Amino acid sequence: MTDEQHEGGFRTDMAISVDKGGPRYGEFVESARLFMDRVRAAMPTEELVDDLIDELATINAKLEAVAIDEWNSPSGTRIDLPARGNITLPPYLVNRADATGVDATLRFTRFHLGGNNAAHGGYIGTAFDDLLGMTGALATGKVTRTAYLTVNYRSITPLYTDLSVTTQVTKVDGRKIFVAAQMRDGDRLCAEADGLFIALNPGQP
Ligand SMILES: CCCCCCCCCCCC(=O)SCCNC(=O)CCNC(=O)[C@H](O)C(C)(C)COP(=O)(O)OP(=O)(O)OC[C@H]1O[C@@H](n2cnc3c(N)ncnc32)[C@H](O)[C@@H]1OP(=O)(O)O
Repeated sequence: MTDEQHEGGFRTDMAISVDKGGPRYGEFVESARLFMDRVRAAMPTEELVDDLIDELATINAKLEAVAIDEWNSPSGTRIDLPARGNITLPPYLVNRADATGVDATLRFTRFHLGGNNAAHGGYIGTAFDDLLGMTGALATGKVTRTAYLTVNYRSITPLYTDLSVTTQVTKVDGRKIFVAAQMRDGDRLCAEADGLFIALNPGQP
């Protein structure tokens, strides 16, 4: 890690990669996502829980042996993968991205369940935060940080459905980037957001 990479609370440059973790890293991330879905849905026997704890201990030890700092990890930088290969984020695919906004397709799964087969509102906010952060970054060429994010939930957001997320830059005023976003199931508006993102100064903590 260089001082430059660690400048500020975030990277001041937008680190991207397409090869960190190798050609099957995306398949690895998808397997981890499927595992999270399976855990959320499981009603295991006591014996199976015992087995799984042992198997997971082996897997976790393998992963602990290759742990690396956030600045160099493939997670969050692999722009060729859904949500840049970051399992913290709901998986989305970017269809268009430029300085005016982003169009993405997003699919919530069992892991993101809130209740009654609908997505958890927190994950809807997470998706907006990341895609609006990306919008701010593309509008300015700088890393941006959320100052505020307001989410309005307009109708139920389903799981296992391709949702469209569209973002727009509404105003740029110096370091301030005002943005908006909508999440839709077909023509139906599920949620919308508006936010303010601040472009970080060099060296800003
Ligand atoms: C391809 C790869 C893509 C990669 C894409 C990656 C996307 C990742 C997105 C993740 C984004 C996150 O989750 S970020 C994590 C969540 N957010 C945070 O933790 C932020 C915590 N807060 C802060 O660090 C700070 O408050 C900041 C940075 C937001 C602002 O501090 P600052 O830099 O010192 O600026 P400051 O002078 O206070 O404010 C600058 C101007 O903004 C205004 N301002 C500041 N905050 C607010 C506010 N809440 N509401 C209204 N206005 C505000 C001020 O009045 C001022 O206006 P004026 O006087 O100039 O007119």
